[in-house]
Amino acid sequence: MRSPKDFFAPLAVGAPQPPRQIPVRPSRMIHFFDPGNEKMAAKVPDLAKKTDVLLGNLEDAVRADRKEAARAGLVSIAKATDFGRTQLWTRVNSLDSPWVLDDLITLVTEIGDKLDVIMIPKVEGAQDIHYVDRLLAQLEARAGLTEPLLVHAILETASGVANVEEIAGASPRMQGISLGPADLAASRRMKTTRVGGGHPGYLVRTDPVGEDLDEGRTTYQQDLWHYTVARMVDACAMNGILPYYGPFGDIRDVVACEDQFRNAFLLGCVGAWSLHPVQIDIAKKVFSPSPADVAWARRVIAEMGDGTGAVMIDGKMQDDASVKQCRVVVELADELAATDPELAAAYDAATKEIQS
Ligand SMILES: CC(=O)SCCNC(=O)CCNC(=O)[C@H](O)C(C)(C)COP(=O)(O)OP(=O)(O)OC[C@H]1O[C@@H](n2cnc3c(N)ncnc32)[C@H](O)[C@@H]1OP(=O)(O)O
Ligand SMILES: O=CC(=O)O
Ligand SMILES: [Mg+2]
Repeated sequence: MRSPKDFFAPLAVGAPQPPRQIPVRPSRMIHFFDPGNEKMAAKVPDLAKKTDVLLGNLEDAVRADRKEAARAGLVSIAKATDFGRTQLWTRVNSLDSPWVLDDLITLVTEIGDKLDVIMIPKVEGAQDIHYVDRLLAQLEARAGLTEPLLVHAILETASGVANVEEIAGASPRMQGISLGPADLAASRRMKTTRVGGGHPGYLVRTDPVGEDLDEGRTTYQQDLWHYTVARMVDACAMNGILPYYGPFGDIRDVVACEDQFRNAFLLGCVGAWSLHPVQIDIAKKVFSPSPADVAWARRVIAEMGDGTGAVMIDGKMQDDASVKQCRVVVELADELAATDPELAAAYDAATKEIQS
């Protein structure tokens, strides 16, 4: 553990100063693409116009014999593309793999100035982040980078979940954490075979009404990920970094995908992964507060004046704590609206309507 006094000191001579705050930029969807897949790579310039984050994936879902092609593809795409306001992230291979050292050396050296965030899979504890932290500082210094790269951890091992608080606070570079439900299920020896989402067998049943144990007993499917997402959100919030839901693998089931994303949004996540173009708009819709919620929150803030005391609005009690919640919604809405004129107009229209 570094001393608090040294926490923000660069870990290599000549490396840029680590960040004191994580920059607030829209990241409702982290859109995954395989940079070695020509069809997907060809779509990157267009996708950059409608995604908050584009992530060149080098890890799982890229075949072992395509790892080098994916890495080289990402270098060329990053050099050739104008990403505008869209962030460019990468997911490198896991720290025990034969590829990760070359991933980090190549990417930081060749395109360190274009990358915003490096996602590290299968993080087990703070020691993994410390390793990456020092290596990045050495590589940044050698490449002459002036901005520090940020680090994002995937929460996808049982030991990662047990250590999530120390992972979130392991380095000033920590930007956020994503839930990785597929690897996490395997690591925990859960008996599922899906990539995220629910399972019909994980349920609760109402009590029997009489002697017949089958008669009239409704079942309710439960959320397999509630505990982990909630714990991840708390770990991120207490360290000033951002939590994300990860992948939803049933691409066809856009309805359940929206539900899973919305649960994560309501619990505090700022975004989710999109694995297929069809999931981009789902994430954009879900992770932008609704115009009705924004209008209501603005009204509560306005009617609460200095934000203290208690008032009744439409039969509902509001006080200091509800104003704080409303500020969270309005601050997010304002941040998103600043780069999205359509959203800004929808928020203003709903606010006018509620005032009239
Ligand atoms: C557990 C985890 O680690 S999750 C993260 C790792 N997984 C990934 O990154 C998966 C990323 N996504 C994919 O590989 C693909 O979407 C698949 C394999 C799931 C489906 O691919 P396809 O069978 O080609 O889907 P589909 O036919 O619907 O694709 C339609 C078009 O969208 C393109 N497309 C599909 N996914 C993407 C994507 N993520 N980014 C850009 N373009 C895409 C296809 O190339 C295809 O292009 P075309 O119209 O020019 O032929
Ligand atoms: O990498 C993601 C996962 O769910 O595993
Ligand atoms: Mg994984």
